Amino acid sequence: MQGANLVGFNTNFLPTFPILKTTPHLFCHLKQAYPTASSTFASMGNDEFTTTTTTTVRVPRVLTVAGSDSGAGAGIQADMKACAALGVYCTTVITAVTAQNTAGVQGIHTVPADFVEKQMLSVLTDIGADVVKTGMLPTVDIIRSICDVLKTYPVKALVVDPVLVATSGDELAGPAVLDVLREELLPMADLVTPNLPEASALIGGENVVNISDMREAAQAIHALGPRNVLVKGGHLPGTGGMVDVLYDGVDWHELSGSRVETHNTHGTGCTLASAIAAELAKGHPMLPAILAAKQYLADTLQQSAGLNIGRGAQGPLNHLYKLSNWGKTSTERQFKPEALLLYAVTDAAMNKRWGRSTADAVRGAIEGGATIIQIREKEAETGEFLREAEASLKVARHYGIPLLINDRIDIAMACDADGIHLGQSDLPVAQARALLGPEKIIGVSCKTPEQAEKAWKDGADYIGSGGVYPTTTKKDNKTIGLDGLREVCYGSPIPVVAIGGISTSNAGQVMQEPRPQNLKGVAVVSALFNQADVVASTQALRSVLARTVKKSSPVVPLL
Ligand SMILES: Nc1ncnc2c1ncn2[C@@H]1O[C@H](COP(=O)(O)OP(=O)(O)OP(=O)(O)O)[C@@H](O)[C@H]1O
Ligand SMILES: Cc1ncc(CO)c(N)n1
Ligand SMILES: [Mg+2]
Repeated sequence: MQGANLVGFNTNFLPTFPILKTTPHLFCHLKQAYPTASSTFASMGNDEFTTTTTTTVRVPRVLTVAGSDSGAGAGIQADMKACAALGVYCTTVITAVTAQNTAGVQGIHTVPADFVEKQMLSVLTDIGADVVKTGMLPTVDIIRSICDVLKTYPVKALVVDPVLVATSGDELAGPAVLDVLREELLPMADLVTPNLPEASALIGGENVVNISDMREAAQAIHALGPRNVLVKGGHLPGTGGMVDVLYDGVDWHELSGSRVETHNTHGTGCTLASAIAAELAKGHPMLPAILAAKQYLADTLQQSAGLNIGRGAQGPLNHLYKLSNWGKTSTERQFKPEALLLYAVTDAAMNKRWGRSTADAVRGAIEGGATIIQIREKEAETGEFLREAEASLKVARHYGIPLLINDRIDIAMACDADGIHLGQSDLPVAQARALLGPEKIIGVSCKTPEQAEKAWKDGADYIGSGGVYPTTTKKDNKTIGLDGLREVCYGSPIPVVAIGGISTSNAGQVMQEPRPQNLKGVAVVSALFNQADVVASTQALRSVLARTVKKSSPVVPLL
């Protein structure tokens, strides 16, 4: 290989790009810091854009010019979802309408070139765009129209994803397109992102089947005019890691990551290209933009692995996984039902009576064997509650014990607690989930099987059910007894923790056989915290549970 040498890079000397410091597994072999985008974008200066922005909040804008994928896994739909996930406004020009799903492409309806031009002008003369990303461009006339419009309305960057075939192998652009793509569009591009078959087609058909071929191809494609070439390695044979090769005309960068075991790879290329466009639209230089986009794609591939949409060979990604937890179970959300074994619920009045802070109470409970903590404050001012929660969370994080906040989602979000416990009259689970995202734990208090079923269907991770025995810590609390507890357990498959008047004298009774399979533990207040020694009181309860739960195995299958 002529040109710059490849320099190995290890995690101790990751370059100053903030994205690299947070993504150690995205190794790249860098010879020198990457020139800032300003030198790349200067030639694409776009003064009129700055004059069209009247809002004080600068919303990055990407215009995607691509085909519609009816299965919504690739094309325009993937571009919009990726941009939305990355906080970028994405406008759309449709070049073709494909009848497509996870099995392949069943039909293509091409949009006339003059109507592609009309769509572009509608967007660029009103909303504008920081970056244009092109995907499926099925005809020569469409490509020529795009080139003409961009000469009249230049943008800061042009990302060309040279879509020739779909993931399924179905052709999306004919051989005639190849020449005009090479000769007219690529010279305008700041970045072109061919996959292996597309790289091969762009260099005249030579095989591109390994990293050395990818470097050669990147250099040959760079000679066609694009300022940067990213040859994507998703189609690389073998089960090793994934490598993409970036060439900027001076240096090669091997951007590696681990292969995600998944069949949901439809639209990965479109998603990467639009994610890069989004990061460029935010003003990031090229290499950090690519690394940030690759990180987003790697996270999305991981979070989508369990998704089951369509019957074809390649399923779609869940681009907006932070808003929904499709295909994920609560255990994948870092919540382990076993954590409910001994659930310590703090009480400010009791801690005050015994002269201890909430954080000290939490430390004592954890050192005594509590497996999960809930900070419950019904009287404290918000500021005081937040300070107590933050101090308690620091203790819980030290021991790796999940800590939830009772009722107050503002406090839970402000201190980044592990989740929240909601009563029937608190914020509905669905809204809490939308605010907290799929990773946080959400528990709901239920007295009836109907409430349990609703909590489950709304996306709760566990149920707190009681009061099992009469309790003094919760006013006007209806006692449901052991029978009521079991009815709640049978109301849904999600894990249940029993609460209400539980102590060393009756915890064994609650957890004894036969017990519902999803009854995972007991939540305790006074028996832990209305005591002089929290460690000892917690240890006493933990040993009762150890005897009971260890001896017995779940014997009552769920309905
Ligand atoms: N299973 C996987 N695990 C991790 N990364 C992957 C995986 N599959 C693809 N990628 C990454 O996704 C990006 C797209 O790669 P790919 O070669 O699939 O593009 P593509 O064929 O254009 O995709 P599509 O045509 O479906 O949009 C690359 O950066 C590649 O490294
Ligand atoms: C419409 C469309 N664009 C791009 C791709 C790339 O996979 C696809 N499958 N469908
Ligand atoms: Mg592709």
